[in-house]
Amino acid sequence: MTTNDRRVLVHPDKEALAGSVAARFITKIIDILDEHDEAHVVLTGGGMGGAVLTEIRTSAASDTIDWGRIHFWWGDERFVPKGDPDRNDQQAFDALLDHVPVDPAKVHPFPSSDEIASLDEAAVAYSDELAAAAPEGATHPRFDILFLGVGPDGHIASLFPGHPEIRIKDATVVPVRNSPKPPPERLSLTLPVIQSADRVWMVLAGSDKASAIGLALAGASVDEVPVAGAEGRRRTVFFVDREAAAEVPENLIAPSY
Ligand SMILES: O=C1O[C@H](COP(=O)(O)O)[C@@H](O)[C@H](O)[C@H]1O
Repeated sequence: MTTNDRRVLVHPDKEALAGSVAARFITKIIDILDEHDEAHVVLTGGGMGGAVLTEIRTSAASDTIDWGRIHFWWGDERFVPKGDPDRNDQQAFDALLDHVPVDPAKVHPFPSSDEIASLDEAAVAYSDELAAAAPEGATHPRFDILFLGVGPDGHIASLFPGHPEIRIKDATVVPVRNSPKPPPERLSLTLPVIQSADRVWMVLAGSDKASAIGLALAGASVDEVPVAGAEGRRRTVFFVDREAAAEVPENLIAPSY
């Protein structure tokens, strides 16, 4: 069912969840590329983010995607050197992007700590890159699908509960210092940019995520539970496994997927 247009789709376990999200991505991106010359997809880090990308790569239907017409962006990044296994982009390269015929000019990783002087400059550089790909008058592209992982504390991208970045509305990208989850220095899209995406797809598994999604759907404040503010313009979906769904009210769970 839906809650403020937010759908909750429950899957038996992590493997079924990753496979289902991958299949939906392939179907949806083909539809989007039927309608538009290019698509813009925002990737996430986290355990399920990588699992979904691996499932996309290993799907037989992966060959049916015109990869060279898709722009890939990231919702957040850890400000560490290029190639560091802590980087969300490295996970995506390993799981998918190094294995499919993407157009390198359309892959947009955040700057790494070894290629730019400071975290602040990195935030400005990524804002500029977003602006360069934006339609006239906009600050960033129209994102067709924006993936998000969700931390046990309810964080999305690198917007953490009680931290000032979750309230920033006048920027597309923020530098994040003192992240409660290591590494401490990060870069993140802001909440208004996340909310401007056509589709926000959250993928979360495990009992440690149950309270975050339960609180978000119960109307917790965005400041305390950032995932409560994660909504897309057209569609907002929580793809979850049974353990993560433990605190979702029964009447909000879609009967099948
Ligand atoms: O630090 C991060 O954490 C979240 C969630 O990660 P998970 O392993 O608990 O699923 C992730 O979405 C985000 O992109 C990342 O930088």
